Amino acid sequence: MAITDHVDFNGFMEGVKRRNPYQPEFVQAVQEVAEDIFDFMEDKEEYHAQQILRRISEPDRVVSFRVCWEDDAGNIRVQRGWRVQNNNAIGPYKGGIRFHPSVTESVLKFLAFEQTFKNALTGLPMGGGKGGSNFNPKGKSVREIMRFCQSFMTELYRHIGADVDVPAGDIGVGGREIGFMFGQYKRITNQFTGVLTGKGLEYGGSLIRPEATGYGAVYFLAEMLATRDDGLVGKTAVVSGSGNVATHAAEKITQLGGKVVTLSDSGGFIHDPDGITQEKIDWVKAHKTHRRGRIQDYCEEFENASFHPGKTPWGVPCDVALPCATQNELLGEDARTLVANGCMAVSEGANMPTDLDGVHVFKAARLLYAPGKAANAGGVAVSGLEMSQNSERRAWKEEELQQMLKDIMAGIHERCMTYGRQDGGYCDYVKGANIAGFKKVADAMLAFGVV
Ligand SMILES: NC(=O)C1=CN([C@@H]2O[C@H](COP(=O)(O)OP(=O)(O)OC[C@H]3O[C@@H](n4cnc5c(N)ncnc54)[C@H](OP(=O)(O)O)[C@@H]3O)[C@@H](O)[C@H]2O)C=CC1
Ligand SMILES: O=C(O)CCC(=O)C(=O)O
Repeated sequence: MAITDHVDFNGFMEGVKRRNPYQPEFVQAVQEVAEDIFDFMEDKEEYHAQQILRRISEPDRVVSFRVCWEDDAGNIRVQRGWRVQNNNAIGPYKGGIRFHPSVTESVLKFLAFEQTFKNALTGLPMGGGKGGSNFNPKGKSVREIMRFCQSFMTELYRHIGADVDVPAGDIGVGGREIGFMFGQYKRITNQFTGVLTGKGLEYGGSLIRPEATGYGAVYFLAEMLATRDDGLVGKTAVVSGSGNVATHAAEKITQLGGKVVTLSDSGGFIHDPDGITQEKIDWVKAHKTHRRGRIQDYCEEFENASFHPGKTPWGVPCDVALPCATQNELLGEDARTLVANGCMAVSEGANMPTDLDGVHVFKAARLLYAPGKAANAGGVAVSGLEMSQNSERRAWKEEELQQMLKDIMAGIHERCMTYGRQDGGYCDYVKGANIAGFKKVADAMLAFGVV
């Protein structure tokens, strides 16, 4: 009898758990994909025979390294860094770098796994990877952050390259950190190449990259609403997070006529029933990015707003919800509350913000529910466009890039519809995204034989 891990879903998942002990986030991400792929593979003998799902759920490699740096008081500090190169079947590894104390190998393996399908969905030639460190940038001076970034790149540089692996930002890594890392790469290698994206405009960055993830998640939401002949005008939106993705999602919702009433950070959420206008969003951006402040300070600035310490915003009644902070921030109970309060659509700006229970609740309620790997792909898509511009040694105009982002998000929506459309016209976007992403990568892997 042929050896196959694909006898049944339970057998496959037992194997994933056995091979990845103490890696709950990675197991969760694989399960969410496998739940859909097993049905899809039912009559596709070649995928089974070639063990494609088994191979796709094993990263190509995981590089782990020591990062030493000196703090302002002269103490030597030691952190752990990783780069997970998950799959390069359709292009160079591509995906962000996260600096946060919660970073573990499991978190980066889940992110790199998701990134592989997300990047395939964009239609651009990018494989999947993710990296990061358990370094906590909060409370560090700019000099300490610079020294950490330089030390991180002093090891990372040997594993990346414009045609090998192209990192970018993620939680805790924005334009400033990319600048420090790009400068160190250039110094070590003496090469100016498009080895990182999210760069500053002065040295090869792309217009609209900072906005792209949040804007893209809202474009995807608008596509979903349009399937019900609806739009964002007059809709009340609950958004979590207050970083890059959350603030730009809030901005685009506001531009399209919706009213955002919440934002959050790891300390809790603020509720502003008057609506978080563009002026207030600009204040939040400056407060979080330049002043490195806390979201609760919003209430001292804007009357009628309230702060809810230690809580997530999912209990606030809304028409649409956008989780834009971090993984597993929206649990089954929260999903049930959103459904009970009449929420009609959820678009995930963050990666895997909804736990498996919550995913099942949204699917059962037939909500318009877009998983992160589809909804937040606008960021990496514009990163892909940054790579193209770097290769061409030119910079495209903002209008061109805005149009390309919109087209890419519409294309992702279409791909999800192709594989996710159910009886009665409902689209299971999770299924659609998983199958469309999987199929592209799997077919490329089949073409290479057993490698
Ligand atoms: N940047 C990008 O282009 C892309 C990002 N994403 C995903 O979007 C999400 C947000 O990323 P981004 O906006 O770039 O990151 P930022 O670092 O800019 O902001 C992160 C936000 O999430 C909050 N947060 C982080 N961890 C937690 C936690 N454990 N509990 C509650 N709140 C938390 C932060 O609060 P605090 O300030 O208190 O830490 C902050 O408000 C992540 O899931 C990321 O992977 C997805 C695609 C692309
Ligand atoms: O732009 C990129 O390469 C990274 C984006 C990212 O990390 C993500 O999509 O989660």
